[in-house]
Amino acid sequence: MTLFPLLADLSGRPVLVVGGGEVAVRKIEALLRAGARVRVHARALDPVLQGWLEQGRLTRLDGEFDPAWLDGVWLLVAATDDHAFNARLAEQAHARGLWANVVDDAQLSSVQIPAVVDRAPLQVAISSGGAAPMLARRIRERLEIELDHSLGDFATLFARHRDAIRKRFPALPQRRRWFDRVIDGPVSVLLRNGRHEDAERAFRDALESDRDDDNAGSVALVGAGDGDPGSLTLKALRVLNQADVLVCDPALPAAVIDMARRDATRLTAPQDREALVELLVRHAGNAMRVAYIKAGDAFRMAPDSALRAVLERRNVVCEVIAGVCDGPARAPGA
Ligand SMILES: C[C@@]1(CC(=O)O)C2=NC(=C\c3[nH]c(c(CCC(=O)O)c3CC(=O)O)Cc3[nH]c(c(CC(=O)O)c3CCC(=O)O)/C=C3\N/C(=C\2)[C@@H](CCC(=O)O)[C@]3(C)CC(=O)O)/[C@H]1CCC(=O)O
Ligand SMILES: NC(=O)c1ccc[n+]([C@@H]2O[C@H](COP(=O)([O-])OP(=O)(O)OC[C@H]3O[C@@H](n4cnc5c(N)ncnc54)[C@H](O)[C@@H]3O)[C@@H](O)[C@H]2O)c1
Repeated sequence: MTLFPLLADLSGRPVLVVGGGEVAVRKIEALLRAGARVRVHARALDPVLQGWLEQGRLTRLDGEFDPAWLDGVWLLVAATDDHAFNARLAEQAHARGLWANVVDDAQLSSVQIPAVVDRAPLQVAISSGGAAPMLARRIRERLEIELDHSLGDFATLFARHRDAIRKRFPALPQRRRWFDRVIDGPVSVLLRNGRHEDAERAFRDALESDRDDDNAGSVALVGAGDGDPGSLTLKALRVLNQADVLVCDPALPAAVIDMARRDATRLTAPQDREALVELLVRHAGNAMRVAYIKAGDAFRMAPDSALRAVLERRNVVCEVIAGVCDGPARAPGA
C-alpha cells in the first residue's frame, strides 16, 4: 500500500491522544508545536505531560473512556501499550470518519506520523510507511546534518516578498530562473551568518536587478582545523559540499579536500596575496560559490583575518567559518 503524503493544519483544532507514556509525549510535543488543542486520556501521565497539564498546555479527560470524547475531534492518536484497546479506539474513530494514528500498528493507522526535519516553515517529512520507523529516523539524522537552520528564515523571506516577486517576474519560466539564481546566491550566506538586514538588502537587490547583470557569487573562508577531516565543522562541511570552486591552501591535507563536492573546480591558492584576492573576486563575480580552505583557524587570526574585509570592500559577500584545532596536528598530505 502506498500512503498519500499530506500536511495537516491542526492549529486550534482538537486532537484526542489516548495514552500518556513516552511515545505519547513525542506525539503530543509535535501536535502542540503545530498548535493543536490536545486532550489526553491516560491511566497514568508521564511527568513531562503532567508538567504541560499544569501549565495549561493540554487538558485531561478522566474516568472510563467515553466514545463521546471523539465528538468534534479531528484526529485520534491511540498511544497506549494495550494493543487491543488501541485497535478498538481506531475502529471507533474510523466509524465516525475520523483519522486515527495507532502507535503500535501501522496497518490500523489511517494516518502515520513521519520523522521530521523541522526548519519551519520548511519541513522535510520522511516515511517508511511503517516498514522501518528506525530507518526513517536515521535518514532524518542525516538530513539534520545537511540542512542549515537558517533555511526557515530563507523560506520566510521568499514568503514576505511573494507578491513583489510575482509582479516583477509574471512569467513562470522567468520566475523559476530567478528563484534558482537567488537560492544559489549570497542571500543564504548572509542568513546563515545572522546578517538579516544585509540578507534583506541583497534579496531586494536581486529582485530589482536585471537578470543578466546579476552575477553575485560568494566566498567562504573555511578554517579546516587540525587536518583531521573529522574535525571539520558542520558549517565547513556544508560549504565544501556546495562550493563550485575550491581554492586550497597548498599545505592542506588531501583527506580534507576529499570531503568536498566531487565536481567542484579545484585550484591551488596562489602564494601572492594580490593574485589570491583577484582569483577569489573573479570567481565570485562569475556567480560562483567559492570556498578558500586553509588549515587551522586561519581566517580568525592575523594575517588572514584581514581577508574578509578586503573582499567585502570589493563587494563580495563573504563568510568566515571557524576551524577546530583540538585534535592532534596532522602532517600535510596525510
Ligand atoms: C518516525 C517516528 C515519528 C514519531 O514518532 O514522531 C515514528 N516512530 C519513531 C521512532 C520509533 N519507533 C519505534 C522505535 C523503536 C523503539 C524500541 O524498539 O524501543 C523508535 C525509536 C525511538 O523511539 O527512538 C518502534 C515502532 N514504531 C511503530 C511500531 C509499531 C509497528 O511497527 O507496528 C514500533 C514497534 C514497537 C515494538 O516493536 O514494540 C510504529 C510507528 N512509528 C511511526 C513513526 C509510524 C511509522 C512511520 C514510518 O514508518 O515512517 C508508526 C506506524 C505509527 C506512528 O507512530 O505514527 C519516530 C522517529 C522520530 C525521529 O527520531 O525522527
Ligand atoms: N509509534 C512509535 O513511534 C513507537 C515507538 C516505540 C514504541 N511504540 C509502541 O507504542 C506503545 C506505547 O509505548 P510507550 O513507551 O509510550 O508505553 P508506556 O508504557 O510508557 O505508556 C503507556 C501509556 O498507556 C496508558 N494506558 C495503558 N492502557 C490504558 C487504558 N486502557 N486506558 C488509558 N490509558 C492506558 C498508560 O497509563 C501509559 O500512560 C507500545 O506498545 C510500544 O511498543 C511505538
